[in-house]
Amino acid sequence: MHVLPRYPFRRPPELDGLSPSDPRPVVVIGGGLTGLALALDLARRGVPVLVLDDDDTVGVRGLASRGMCWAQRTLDIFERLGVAGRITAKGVAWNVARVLAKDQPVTSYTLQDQPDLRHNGFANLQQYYVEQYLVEALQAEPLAEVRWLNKVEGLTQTGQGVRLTVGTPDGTYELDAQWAVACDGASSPCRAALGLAPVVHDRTEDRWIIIDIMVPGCDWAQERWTWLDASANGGRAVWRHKMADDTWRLDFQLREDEDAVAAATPEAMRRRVHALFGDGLVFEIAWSGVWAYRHECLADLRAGRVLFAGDAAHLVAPFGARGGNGGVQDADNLAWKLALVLNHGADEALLGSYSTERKQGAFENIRQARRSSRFVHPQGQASARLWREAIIAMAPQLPWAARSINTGRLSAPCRYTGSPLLADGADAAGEGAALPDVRLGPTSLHRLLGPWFTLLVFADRLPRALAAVQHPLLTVVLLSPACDKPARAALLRQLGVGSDSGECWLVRPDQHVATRRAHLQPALVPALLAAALAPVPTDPPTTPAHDLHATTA
Ligand SMILES: O=C(O)CCc1cccc(O)c1
Repeated sequence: MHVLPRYPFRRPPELDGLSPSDPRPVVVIGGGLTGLALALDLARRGVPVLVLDDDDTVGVRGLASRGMCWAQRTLDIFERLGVAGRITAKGVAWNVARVLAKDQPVTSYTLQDQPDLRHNGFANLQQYYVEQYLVEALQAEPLAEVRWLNKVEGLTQTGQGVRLTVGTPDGTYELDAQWAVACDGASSPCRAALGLAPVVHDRTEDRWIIIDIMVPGCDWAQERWTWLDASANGGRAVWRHKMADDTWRLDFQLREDEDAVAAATPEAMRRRVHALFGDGLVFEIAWSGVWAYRHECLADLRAGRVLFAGDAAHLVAPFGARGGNGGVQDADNLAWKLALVLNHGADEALLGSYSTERKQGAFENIRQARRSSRFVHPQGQASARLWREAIIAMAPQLPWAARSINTGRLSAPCRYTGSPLLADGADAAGEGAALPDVRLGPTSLHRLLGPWFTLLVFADRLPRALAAVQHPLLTVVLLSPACDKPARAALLRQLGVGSDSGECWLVRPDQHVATRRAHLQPALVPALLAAALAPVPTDPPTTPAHDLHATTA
């Protein structure tokens, strides 16, 4: 069995009165997936960052691994952060999902079978591996420091920043920061310290037990399987995913009246696994844990000089693997904004757009997970149950019925249509959306992007006036030279634009499209950049939209 790394405690200089006179630019509280991704992004963007973690390892002791299913967008972000290669090499790639109902195969579908894209489908890997790779990447960053066994015990806003009280095995010290980012998980002590509580959008009795099992040499398909109404699980659902190290993630839905403690005993877990796969299966239990269906989000992801990210900001049930992937997208959204505020004179109002955009992402995740949950487990809703029965019965014959089977719509990036950085709203197709990493011969679209904003010009020649546009945060990229015939076709398929169309796209540092124009007057570029940096007031939604037809796709 894999052994988690242990990181040493080093006595912080503050304990010996050697605190720096200036506040630290950013302190990240919590060295989990979101906090580590954020710290790495900040350091690579030139921001000194300190991560405080109350533990001395990744995951949670005992090989805990909640997140494990990394979406294409997340892999694109990890690519930018330099860790995607390790994740895909160790992880298990998959893009087929199969559904059984009452033990019979009903449908299967193939996700994102798009050779045009650099990362395809999903990569499954235990979260502790991803975190370990992020830690190792951070160790190579001169601007980053991770302090293990440093627990934030107090947090107060000081007006110009945040004062933290940090407990360590050697004693307690105080630390000032210009900005603190709380990535301290679903029960976020930082949230509590500021008297904040998330808004609860859904909470039901639906509970599931995760049983991660190691089955050496097992030849089950490298696919996502969902059993609906599985007889081996008392007529309830089960998911199966393959992860690294011959380990399989099994999620079993519990009966409403089931005692979760009794279900988590080794004997009960083994009985469950044997019931589904037969008594002959030889396996070891690597980890187990119970989760409950809960959807929450803070009203504002910014409170003064404290920002919230990952599960501390919003919580979504695992349907569609939207939790961990959402946390990485938070980091991706926040890092460039903090870096521009701290190092490049951007107005701190830019950080308000972090809250609006990522709340939109959280609400989209909640809406999708809610729909899936209602399909998988319609509870008391008679009409939803009838609809589900009909859909399942028709699915083997009717493709539209098969498509309506919703066992979890898998994580996809949010298009920031409600963004205050889109001055005129998302007018043109693609505005607000994440740019996919299209393969362009030996390179790819994302590799051509600059570190901050990029003006992508889809043309053979750069108009002279555009060539003269100079801005310290802007890279102008002429696309055509990077495109042979197949690359031109791929761009058209993926973006709906030809490499010689003359269109100009302004792409943000997080690869989301800020503006798309058929023809761009060079004189407008500074104004477009200014708009992408200065939020205009909008009315953000306060609840995830409710779906009348919750069981449909
Ligand atoms: O396949 C799905 O829809 C969810 C997979 C998943 C993701 C994260 C945790 C977990 O237990 C299952």
